[in-house]
Amino acid sequence: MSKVRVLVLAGYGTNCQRETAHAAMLAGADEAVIVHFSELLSGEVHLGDFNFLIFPGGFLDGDDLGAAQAAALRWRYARTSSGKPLVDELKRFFEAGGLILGICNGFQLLVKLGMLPGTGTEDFQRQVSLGHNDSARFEDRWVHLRTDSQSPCVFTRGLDRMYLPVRHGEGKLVPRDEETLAELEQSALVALRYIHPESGEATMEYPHNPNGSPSGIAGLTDPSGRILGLMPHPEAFNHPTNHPSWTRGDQAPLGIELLANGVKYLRTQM
Ligand SMILES: NC(=O)CC[C@H](N)C(=O)O
Repeated sequence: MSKVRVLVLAGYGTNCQRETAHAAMLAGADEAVIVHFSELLSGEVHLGDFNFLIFPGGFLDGDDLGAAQAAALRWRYARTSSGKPLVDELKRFFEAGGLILGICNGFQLLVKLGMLPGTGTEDFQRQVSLGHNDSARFEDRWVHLRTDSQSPCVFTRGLDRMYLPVRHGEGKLVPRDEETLAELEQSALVALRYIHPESGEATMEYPHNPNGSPSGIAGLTDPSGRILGLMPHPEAFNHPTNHPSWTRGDQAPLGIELLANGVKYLRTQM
């Protein structure tokens, strides 16, 4: 594929698709189209015609049964109109070198489907989940973040500290067990952490850590680095005036830098 073609998947309660497609274009994509899940099922649209798939934020199925839980089952069991499992198309997309970004509700979907943190796509074993915030309420604020320079993640390359908005009720990472958490840390799959703004260190302190996620985990990648899921919304910081105190001259790297890294990576593969 000689172009960066982004598919932003919509439907069943996503609400950030337009802003996400806009951000993808600002990040340098050649094309960003919003596609309804049913268009993948009917075969009107094929994942294989794209190389960058984004699961945007929202309230899939009204967060019933837990955020993105029903959507994960839909992905796992849905069949296309030709009778083939849709999830096989997703596996092929990834195996062909495609990039996958899950933002907030999209991150919840990726972990509940078992694509993240990921041990390959053969079995989609769920290893972690994202549960209710410790505050037991929806958290809507900007947070300070730091990337892990050791992480294989292609999206966070060259980025250090970031400042992005979060808006979620279920952002606390819940590992299957302590070993899973230790493995995540050791393999540098924790691509992004909530940090204390003064110390710059990963924090559990509220409200800097908005949900009580262990080790300040805000985003995960897979061993290939081509999948990133994160609770903050990079697409919502797409212009300097989105920064809450831009009138005082405050600045931070735009969230679209994360998407731009994805676009740059794909160009190097062409
Ligand atoms: N902004 C979002 O995508 C929110 C995700 C999910 N509905 C939650 O509240 O946790």
